[in-house]
Amino acid sequence: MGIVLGPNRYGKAEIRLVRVHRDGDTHGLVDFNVSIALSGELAAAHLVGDNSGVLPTDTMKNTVYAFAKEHGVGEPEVFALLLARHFVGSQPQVHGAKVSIESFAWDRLGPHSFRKRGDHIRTTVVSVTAAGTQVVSGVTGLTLLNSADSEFHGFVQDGYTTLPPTTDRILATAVDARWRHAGDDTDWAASFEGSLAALLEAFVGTYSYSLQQTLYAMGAGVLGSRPEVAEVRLALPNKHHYLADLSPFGLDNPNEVFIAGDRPYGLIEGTVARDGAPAATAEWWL
Ligand SMILES: O=c1[nH]c(=O)c2[nH]c(=O)[nH]c2[nH]1
Repeated sequence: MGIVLGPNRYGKAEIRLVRVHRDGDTHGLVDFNVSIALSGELAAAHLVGDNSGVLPTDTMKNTVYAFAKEHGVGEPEVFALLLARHFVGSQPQVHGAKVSIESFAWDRLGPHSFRKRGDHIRTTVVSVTAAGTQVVSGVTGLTLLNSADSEFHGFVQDGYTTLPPTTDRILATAVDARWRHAGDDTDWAASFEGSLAALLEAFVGTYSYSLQQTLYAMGAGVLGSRPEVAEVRLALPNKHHYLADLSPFGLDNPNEVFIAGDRPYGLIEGTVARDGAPAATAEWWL
């Protein structure tokens, strides 16, 4: 039986970039975590130690910082597209580039003072390949909770089922959502803000009989309001809240005191796509 090299890629992971844009006394701040993965005709490095096609990962890191100075840094999608196109365009042996960016938001406190937002992280994954350019935007760690309008009953009962059906529970999750754009040119800031707003509106506005139902509503909400988005994928951990049993203390507990569970947690994952949307040109699930 022969041994063959399978799919491979390489790059620099988690390049931490902070860019200050100086406009007189008023500064702008961009805070990114950039990861790069290149693929192409790179078998010789693995098979015979021939590095003649290997752009060092150190060079990739340097390119990020140099581009940040030369081009400035605005929307993460734009910066990721710039980098991905650069690597594919400048290195003939490189046929594919995947640039992923986590973008950390800082809220302004003053002209040159900022406070890091402890909330969700904005994400971007740009893939430039022979099949095309694909832009995926997203959000991770967006923690949401509904203290009403959530029920869960009517589920399968087998010999191991102990979960009581409920018509009133807490529904909480930390949203990990990605959405694939149909094209590679849009108003990225408006698209992100609009998609985020649609996710929140669906979470708040859906009377939920399961997190699965809420997931679909959130995906459909993005597709319904953002024509530039072709497909939405969501991973929603069910952050269980267990009703505390206060009966030993002679106290009733009409859904007021909960134990916040840690693990295990339910994990609900799904894709919501627009009928007839262009196919993905690169793998992009989480
Ligand atoms: O919204 C839910 N979906 C499930 O599939 C499930 N399973 C479970 O135990 N609790 C829940 N909640």
